Amino acid sequence: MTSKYGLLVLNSKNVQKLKQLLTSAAASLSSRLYVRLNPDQPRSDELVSNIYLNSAHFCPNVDVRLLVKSRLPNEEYILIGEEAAEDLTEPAKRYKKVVLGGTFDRLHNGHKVLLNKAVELASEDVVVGVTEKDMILKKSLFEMIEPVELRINRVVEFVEDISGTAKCLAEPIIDPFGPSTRIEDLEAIVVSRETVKGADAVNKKRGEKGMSQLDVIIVELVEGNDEILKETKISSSSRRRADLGKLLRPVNNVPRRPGAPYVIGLAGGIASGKSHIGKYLKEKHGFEVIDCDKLAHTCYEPGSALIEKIAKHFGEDIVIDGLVDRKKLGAIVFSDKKKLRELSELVWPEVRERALSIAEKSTAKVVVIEAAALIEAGWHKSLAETWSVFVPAEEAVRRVVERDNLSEDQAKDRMSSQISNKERLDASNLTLCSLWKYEETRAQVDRAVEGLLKRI
Ligand SMILES: CC(C)(COP(=O)(O)OP(=O)(O)OC[C@H]1O[C@@H](n2cnc3c(N)ncnc32)[C@H](O)[C@@H]1O)[C@@H](O)C(=O)NCCC(=O)NCCS
Ligand SMILES: Nc1ncnc2c1ncn2[C@@H]1O[C@H](COP(=O)(O)OP(=O)(O)OP(=O)(O)O)[C@@H](O)[C@H]1O
Repeated sequence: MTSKYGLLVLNSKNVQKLKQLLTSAAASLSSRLYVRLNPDQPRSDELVSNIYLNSAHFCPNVDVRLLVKSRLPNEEYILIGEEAAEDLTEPAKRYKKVVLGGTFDRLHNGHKVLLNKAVELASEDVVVGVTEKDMILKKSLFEMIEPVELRINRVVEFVEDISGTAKCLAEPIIDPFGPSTRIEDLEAIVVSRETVKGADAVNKKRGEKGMSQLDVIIVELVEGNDEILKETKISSSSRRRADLGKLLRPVNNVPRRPGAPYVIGLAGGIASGKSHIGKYLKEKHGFEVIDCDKLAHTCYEPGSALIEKIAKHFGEDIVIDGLVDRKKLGAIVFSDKKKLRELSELVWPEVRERALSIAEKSTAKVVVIEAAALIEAGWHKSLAETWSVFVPAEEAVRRVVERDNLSEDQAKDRMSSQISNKERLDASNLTLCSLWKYEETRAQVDRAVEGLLKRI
C-alpha cells in the first residue's frame, strides 16, 4: 500500500542505512518524503549532499525534502523506518537575508542542496532570482523549460515548506544580477562550485554601487550522468531530455466511433525529422501515416475545387488549361508572406478534409497526420493529440543547407514563415527531438508509442 507523504528521521545510527531507507520510501510513497535530522545527527554539507544524491538514485520519483525547521510536516504522513522524531530547537541562523539565483527548471536534487543551504543560513528572507527570456535561450532544449511563474512557485513552495521562519522572495531575472545588486541589506549569496564566478560578479557590481560585500557560500555539485548531453551533474537539461517522448500535456477528449482509429498529429519545422519519424512509425509500429505534403499535391489535380478557388483569388491567368501554373504561383507567394498565408488558407481545408477521409477509412489502430504546418493550421485542436519534433534553429538551417543545397539566408527565410519551436511545443502534447543519433530519435518514438498504446 502506498501513502502520499512520509517522514524519515535520521539519527547517528540509522544514517548508515540511508540507501535502504530511501529504497523503502520509494516502495511505499507516491509523492513526497520529508527527512529530518534528530539532535544526535549533526547536519553537515556532506550529509545534505549525500541525502539528495542517494535520493536521486534510490527514490528518483519521490520529492525528497530535508527539513530545516523544528516543526513536523503539516500533512498526514507515514514513518519510514522505526525512528520517531525527537523534539528539536530551531537552529541558530548566521544571516538575516540570503540570495541565490538559477533557472530551477524541473526542480531537482542539485537545486535542493542549494536551497537547503540558503534556508539553513537565513533567518528572515531567502531571496531568489529565477531566470527568464534571454537568460535561458542558450540552454539545451530551452524550448521545453517550464514557464517562469511555475518555476518561481515551485521554489517558493519548497523553501517555505522546509524552512521554519524564513520567507522566500522570488522574482524573474533577465540578467545575472537581479535582486542581488538591488537589495542593500543582503548578507550572503549561495552558489555551487560552477557558479562561483557569478557570485564574484555580483560582489564586484555591489562594490561599484557602494553596497556591502556578500559572503559567498559554496555547495559542491551533486553528481549525475547523462552520456548523450555529456553532463556529469544532476541537471535540468538532462531532465528535459528524459521528458522527450513522454506525454507532457493531457490529450484532447475527441469522440471516436467504436473501432475507428485513434488519430494523432505529427508536426515539426523544416528538416526537423518528421519524415524519418513518420517512416519509423509506419514500418516499426504499423501506424498509418498520412504525409500532408504529398497530399497537398493531389489537391491540384485538374478539375479540383481548389483550382477554382485559386483562380478566383490569385487571378484567372494562374490557371492554364485547367492546371495551376506553379511557377507563377510560387513567384507570387514566396516573395510575399501575406499571399503565402492566403494560399495556405485555401489549401489547408482541402488537405485536412482529404486526410480525415483517409483516416476514417483506415484499418490501422493509429493514424498519424504528418504536416509541417499542422499547428499553424489549427488542426491540433480537433485531434486527439499532437506530437511535435524539433531541432534547434541552427541545426535546422545546417540541415536545409546540406540537404536542399540552399544558402544560409535562404534556409533562414524558409524557416521564418513557420512558427517557432517554442510555439509548436507549447501547443503539443508530446515532444521529440532529432538532434542526436537516429537510435536516440527512435528510442524517443518507442517511448512515445508505448505510452500511447497504454492510453488508447
Ligand atoms: C546566472 C545564474 C543565476 C543562472 O542560473 P543557471 O541557469 O545556472 O540555473 P540552474 O537552474 O541550472 O542552477 C541553479 C543553481 O543550482 C546549481 N546547480 C545546478 N545543478 C546542480 C547540482 N547538480 N548540484 C549542485 N548545484 C547545482 C547551479 O550551479 C546554480 O547555482 C547562475 O548560474 C549564477 O551565475 N549564479 C550566481 C550569481 C547569482 O546568483 N545571480 C543571481 C542572483 S539573484
Ligand atoms: N537523429 C535524427 N533523426 C531524424 N533525422 C535526422 C537525424 N539526424 C539527422 N537527421 C536528418 O535530418 C534531415 C531532415 O529529416 P526529415 O527529412 O525526416 O525532416 P522533415 O521534417 O520531414 O523535413 P521537411 O519538412 O523539410 O521535408 C534529414 O536529412 C535527416 O537525415
